[in-house]
Amino acid sequence: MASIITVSGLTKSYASGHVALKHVDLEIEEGEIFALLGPNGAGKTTMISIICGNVNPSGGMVTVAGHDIVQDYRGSRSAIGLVPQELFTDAFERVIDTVTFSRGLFGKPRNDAFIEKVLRDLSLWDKRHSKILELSGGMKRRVMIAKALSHEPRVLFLDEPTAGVDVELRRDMWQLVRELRETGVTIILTTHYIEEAEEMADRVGVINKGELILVEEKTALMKKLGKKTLTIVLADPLDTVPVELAGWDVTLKADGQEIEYIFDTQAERTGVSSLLRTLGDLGIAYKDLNTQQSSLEDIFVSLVHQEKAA
Ligand SMILES: Nc1ncnc2c1ncn2[C@@H]1O[C@H](COP(=O)(O)OP(=O)(O)OP(=O)(O)O)[C@@H](O)[C@H]1O
Repeated sequence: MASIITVSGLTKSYASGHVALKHVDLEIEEGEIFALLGPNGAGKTTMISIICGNVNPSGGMVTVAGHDIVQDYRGSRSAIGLVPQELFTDAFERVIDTVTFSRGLFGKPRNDAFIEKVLRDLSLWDKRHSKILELSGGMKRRVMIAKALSHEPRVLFLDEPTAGVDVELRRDMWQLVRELRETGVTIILTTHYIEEAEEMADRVGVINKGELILVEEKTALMKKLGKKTLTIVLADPLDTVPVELAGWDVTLKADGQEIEYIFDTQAERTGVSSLLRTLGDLGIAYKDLNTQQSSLEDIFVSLVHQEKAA
């Protein structure tokens, strides 16, 4: 598939001296959903802002739909729709006016049929005459997306589309993004949430401290990330791990009061039920069980280690 965005050797040092991006190379393919995953301050917004022409790069090159973002800013910017992190819009404007106006900002001729399609696709058509301040939070987000799509961009950036949004609204947003992709728009979103990348993305890039440490197909990445820890709280403490448990990756914790087992959630057999059965056979009683997903932080640490080792 052809690339629609090419980022090469991109660096950014802010005036404060802070280096927010370190020599980032990335190709985004036309028609894909790409998730940029990273903790706070990793450099996600900086990267998007540079590609969209809102922040100047310190070095490197970016092209969008064949247009250099510096030499041909207008060409590249007109290929992009941006939904920023902060929701801001003209509270007293009516939905249809604000979306029509956004299209005009890009010098595109008026096209009522297209604006109607965008509003219908986003389930905003019935609300087209409402003032923005009268809408729910979820609808305001949709208006931001409609504005970003109003000039028919080929690429849509969503900067943390579901930050601070409840679970139901998050699912709606995921569905919406998938539907938008069906219309042929390439989508790049930033997120802190692994599950968001898991739900939506075709490929995932992990950024940490300004470095793009990994870019992978989502399915391959989820295999790496799919580790869980099972904690078995014992009725009576153990001194050592019984030899019969040698086949499982277990360790004793909390002065022998807990057994911790790390397993791969994607494996055909996780080993959880056979482990519990074996404990039963050995007469080892337990009073509680809980499982925990590896935290994003753990995953980053382990990815960074893996990168260094490689
Ligand atoms: N205008 C600026 N001047 C100086 N430093 C900045 C500026 N903007 C961002 N930074 C710093 O650059 C780093 C990357 O910030 P950025 O907003 O790109 O991260 P992010 O990955 O989007 O984080 P978040 O998930 O919190 O939005 C941070 O350490 C931030 O403090």
